[in-house]
Amino acid sequence: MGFQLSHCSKQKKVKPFYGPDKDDDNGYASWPVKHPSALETFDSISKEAKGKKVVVFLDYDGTLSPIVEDPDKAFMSSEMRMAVREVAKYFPTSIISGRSREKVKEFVQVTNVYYGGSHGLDILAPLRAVKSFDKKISIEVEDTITEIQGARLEDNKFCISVHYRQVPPKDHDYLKEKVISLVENRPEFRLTEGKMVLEVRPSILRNKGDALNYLLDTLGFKDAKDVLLCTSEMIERTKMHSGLIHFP
Ligand SMILES: O=P(O)(O)OC[C@H]1O[C@H](O[C@H]2O[C@H](CO)[C@@H](O)[C@H](O)[C@H]2O)[C@H](O)[C@@H](O)[C@@H]1O
Repeated sequence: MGFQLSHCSKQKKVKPFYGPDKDDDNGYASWPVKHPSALETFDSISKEAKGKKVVVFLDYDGTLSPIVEDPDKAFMSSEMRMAVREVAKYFPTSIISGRSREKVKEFVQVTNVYYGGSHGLDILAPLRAVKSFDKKISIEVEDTITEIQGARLEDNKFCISVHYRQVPPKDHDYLKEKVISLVENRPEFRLTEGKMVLEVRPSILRNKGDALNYLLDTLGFKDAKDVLLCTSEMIERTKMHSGLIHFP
């Protein structure tokens, strides 16, 4: 987890956010250098936090749970659960995930946090603009990937994920081509890529960064000058970079 001051006059003191680098695989190697872990820079965070309201935003997969082969088994440890519960006692805490809000809530099982699902499309009440996600695309994707060994579809309610972690590497490009071909001429959808996952989302422009702003507003911190934002890595990344796949 990194940290960042929000709308704040002291912004120059804090490391700016950088999008992923071109020089390595999505910038993963150089990321920790530019965004030191909150645990390793605890003293400077404590200093920054003096006199401010701390607001925490976290991802689920890869942050609160380890990345595992089977997305249905990405369980959180009880130590992590206790830690989240404890943090949320003191600071308003939100968990924003690409998964459905119900599923992430079921995994986390903590009541004193705010949940945002489907990459922020579903925060407590779904956005009116996204009445429903056209399930026809799920059926088409499912039918298309069924022949690809190890490929699986996860229904996240307002978006879908096509997992290829368990697909033999030789078939990755084939799978991507197939999914791209289903989405590329349909302006109602957009395609993003995560960790061994393709995500078909409605084309409405909303991501975890928007969800963060919405929750800040809901919490009454929209124009506050004295907020220290503590966010996890994927939320920082999506504030700037959506992982959007551009069609050729
Ligand atoms: O943006 P996120 O909230 O991080 O959601 C991205 C995807 O996260 C989950 O998949 C990832 O974790 C799985 C379990 O560890 C792993 O098997 C998979 O390879 C990762 O991509 C989630 O299952 C997806 O629906 C999200 O799209």
